[in-house]
Amino acid sequence: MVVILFAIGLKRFIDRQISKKHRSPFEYITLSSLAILLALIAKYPNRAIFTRARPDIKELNTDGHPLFGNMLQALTSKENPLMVLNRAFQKRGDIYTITVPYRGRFFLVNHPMYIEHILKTNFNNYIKGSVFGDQLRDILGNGIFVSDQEAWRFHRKTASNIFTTKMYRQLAEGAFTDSARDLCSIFDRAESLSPPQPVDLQQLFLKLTMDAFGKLTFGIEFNSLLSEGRNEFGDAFDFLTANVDGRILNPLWPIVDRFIPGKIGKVKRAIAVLDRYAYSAVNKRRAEAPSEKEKRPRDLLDHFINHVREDGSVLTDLELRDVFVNFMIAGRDTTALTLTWQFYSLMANPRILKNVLKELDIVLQGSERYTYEIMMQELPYLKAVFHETLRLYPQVPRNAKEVVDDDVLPDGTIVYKGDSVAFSTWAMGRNRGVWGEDAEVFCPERWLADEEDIVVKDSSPSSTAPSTPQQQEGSMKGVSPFGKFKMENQFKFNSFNANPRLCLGQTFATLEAMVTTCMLLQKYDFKLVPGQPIPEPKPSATLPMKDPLMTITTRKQRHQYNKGAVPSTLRSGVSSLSSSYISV
Ligand code: HEM
Repeated sequence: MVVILFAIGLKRFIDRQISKKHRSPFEYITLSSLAILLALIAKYPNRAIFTRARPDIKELNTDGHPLFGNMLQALTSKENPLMVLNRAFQKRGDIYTITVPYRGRFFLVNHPMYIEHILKTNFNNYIKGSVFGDQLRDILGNGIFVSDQEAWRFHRKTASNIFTTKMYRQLAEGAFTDSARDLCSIFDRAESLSPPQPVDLQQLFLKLTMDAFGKLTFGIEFNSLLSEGRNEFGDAFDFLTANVDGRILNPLWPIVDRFIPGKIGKVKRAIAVLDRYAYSAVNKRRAEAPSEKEKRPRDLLDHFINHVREDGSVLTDLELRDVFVNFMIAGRDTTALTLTWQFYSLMANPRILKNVLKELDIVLQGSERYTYEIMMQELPYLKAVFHETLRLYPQVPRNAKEVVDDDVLPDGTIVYKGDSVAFSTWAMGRNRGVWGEDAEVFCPERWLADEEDIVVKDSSPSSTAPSTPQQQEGSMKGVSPFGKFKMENQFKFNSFNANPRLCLGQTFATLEAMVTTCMLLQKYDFKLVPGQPIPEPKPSATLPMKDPLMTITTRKQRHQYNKGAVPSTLRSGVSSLSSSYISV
């Protein structure tokens, strides 16, 4: 209708102009603008302005509007972008392209061979660049997530100093066990109310990982888990990560964020909250007395604050602020949201939950031996559940790289300098061509080694590992009856990205999630509050659930905490749970 009215108006205007002998300057300007617009429309009839025509890959192109390309379709869609992407891949195959003004041409790919090419084989040619940087610079500054080349290498090298096996050993039975215990005290409180109250697992897991990560890496005591209500730092983070989603295919986001009612000032205020926490941690650390420093282990902030560059300079407060924000986003959201989807998946799949409980009973035998070695090596089924959760609910569900120089993708498609190659770990986890016909089914068994694998690997006479799941059952006390965990190729399972930009916190996150899950499942029964909708992801840079995950937690009779036990963070000098733990 609008187009018809516009065409009628345009025709009248042109007729009038043709019959006129003299024109005003305004009419001259209007006429020439119109001529330019028509010429541009003729040049870019179905793609974004200033993008290159690609007749050579006609079958991969997605027709869009003149000049705007596919931007309007993306911005006006009410559907979650992840569902749209998934459907598009199912319809179009493992590669197709779209165009967006200012951002250029995107190649959307959905197969491990492309991932290997851009994340490893030709790594230097696929950078974060402006695709990522522009949208995130105001939040992440120049931190590890938005940096490339030398700047990235510096962040990665400095940060990797803290991710050591020694640290993991301490964390497993120390900080991670303590924070899981704090969560138990909240479940107990909710259950002791009359009537017992459900808890929102998503909010609680976010508080748990924020408290643990803040304390361990920057010495910040958020104590959010033990405080009622929401937390301003967490809320600011949640708002910013959700807001980033709206920026991805919208080159007008700076205007939207600054001038659209309802948005004005919100981004600025949320960033100010992050800044306040960051600078306060940095100032506190700079003012710390040497004697205090000696009393505690070196953390992430120490490594960055003490770094001296070749020219003798040290990191500024602004640079340290960027370190803080980048690592908090890595350490808080990802693990917490994986735990949330994992607990949902367990509650929705009683058979799988039963298997996990069986494994915990056999391996841990009611104890709290949450050691690094047991978590990483002796609980294959639980580890499989964690990885299956990440396969279907990856915490960085979409990613994109900018092409530095013209290149050829593994299927022969040419990409040009300035194009972007984007992939969705969410969609790839659901790709039947990659994961099989049951790709969309939550099935931890796909992560367990086949019997033949186990026999081959463990055939040495000295091996204490079981030969087959059947042989183990009942015969090897303390050994999981589920055989061995088998890690997938990192390009097929890229929920932790891949080398050389493999997630630095992979082991950290796996350990934290497993310790927390072990303790909670040993002590509580979990049930979804009846009538809850099936959880959907909320559009965001990570993968939160749209609605709270309301859950009824009930203390198991076999393992009974001393009701009213003081949470570990408030107890002084009580390092072992034994004082508040009664077996009945
Ligand atoms: C289940 C939990 C986690 C998942 C699924 C996850 C996933 C990822 C992914 C996909 C990337 C690549 C993102 C990109 O392209 O920039 C990444 C990078 C990174 N992650 Fe994680 N992560 C998790 C937990 C953590 C934790 C707990 C930490 C910190 C202790 C951490 C630290 C990092 C860092 C520093 C990078 C940047 C690596 C680089 O660019 O070289 N992650 N992570």
